[in-house]
Amino acid sequence: MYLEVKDLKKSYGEGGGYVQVLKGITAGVEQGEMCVIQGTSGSGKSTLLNCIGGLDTVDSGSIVVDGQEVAGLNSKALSNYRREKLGFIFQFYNLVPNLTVKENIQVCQYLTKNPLNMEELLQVLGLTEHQNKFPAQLSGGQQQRCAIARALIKNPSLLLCDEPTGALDSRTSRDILILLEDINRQYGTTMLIVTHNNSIKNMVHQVIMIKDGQISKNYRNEKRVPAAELEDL
Ligand SMILES: Nc1ncnc2c1ncn2[C@@H]1O[C@H](COP(=O)(O)OP(=O)(O)OP(=O)(O)O)[C@@H](O)[C@H]1O
Repeated sequence: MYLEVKDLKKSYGEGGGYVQVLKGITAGVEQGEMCVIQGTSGSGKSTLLNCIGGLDTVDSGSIVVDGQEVAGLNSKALSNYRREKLGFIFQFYNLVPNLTVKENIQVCQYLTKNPLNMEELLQVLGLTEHQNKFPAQLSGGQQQRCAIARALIKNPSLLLCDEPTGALDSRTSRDILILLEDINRQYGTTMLIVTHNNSIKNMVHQVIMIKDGQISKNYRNEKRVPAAELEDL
C-alpha cells in the first residue's frame, strides 16, 4: 500500500469552540491509484488532505506514505517530505502574479534533483505558447494547467488535488481531468482528488466518501469511465 491512514483524528479549537473534524479515518491507496474524496461541505475532506500533505498536524493516528510515517514529523522533516514526494493543486491556482508561466514552474523545478523536462511538460500541458505570459493574461483553465505543471515538474509520487476543477466551466474541467488521467497513466502518479463534483468519482480507481468526519463509504470502481466520457461535469 502506497498510502495508509489509520485511525486518524483531528480537532480544532478548545473549550466551547472545540470541534472534532476527523473522527478516526482509516483508508489505503495503492501506488498509481487515482482516488476521489467526496463528502458534504464541512465533512473534513480538506482537513484530511492537509494532514496527509503535512500542511496540518494530527491529534492521533498514523499516516504512512511510501513506507514513511508522516504524522508527528517535525517541521523540517515535513518540509523535506513535501519537497521530495508531494505535488499540490488547489482550486484557486495560487500562482505568483509577477512571475511568468515558465518562472512559476521553475520555482518548483529547483526543489528537486530529478525534475521532469520543462519543454516537454509545457508541451504536454499546452503551455508552450503561453510560457512567457503572466497569470493575469491567462484564462482560468490555462492558469490551472500552469498550476498543474508547477506541481508536476518535480515528478511527485503523490499528487494532492483540492477541488482542482472547482473554479472551471465543464468543458475546461474535462480538459483538466483528461490531463490528470494522462499524467496518472504516463507517470504512475498516485492522486488524491477532493471534489464536490459527483461525476469525477466515476473515472478514478477508488472512492472515499466522508460524512461528519468518518468514512461513510469506500469502494473501488470495477469499471472506470474515461474522463472524456464523463457526464454532467
Ligand atoms: N484551521 C481551522 N480552525 C478551525 N476550524 C477549522 C479549521 N479548518 C477547518 N475547520 C473546520 O473543520 C471542519 C471541516 O473543514 P474542511 O475544510 O476539512 O471541510 P471540507 O469537507 O473540505 O469542506 P468544503 O467542502 O466546504 O471545503 C469545518 O467545520 C471547518 O469549519
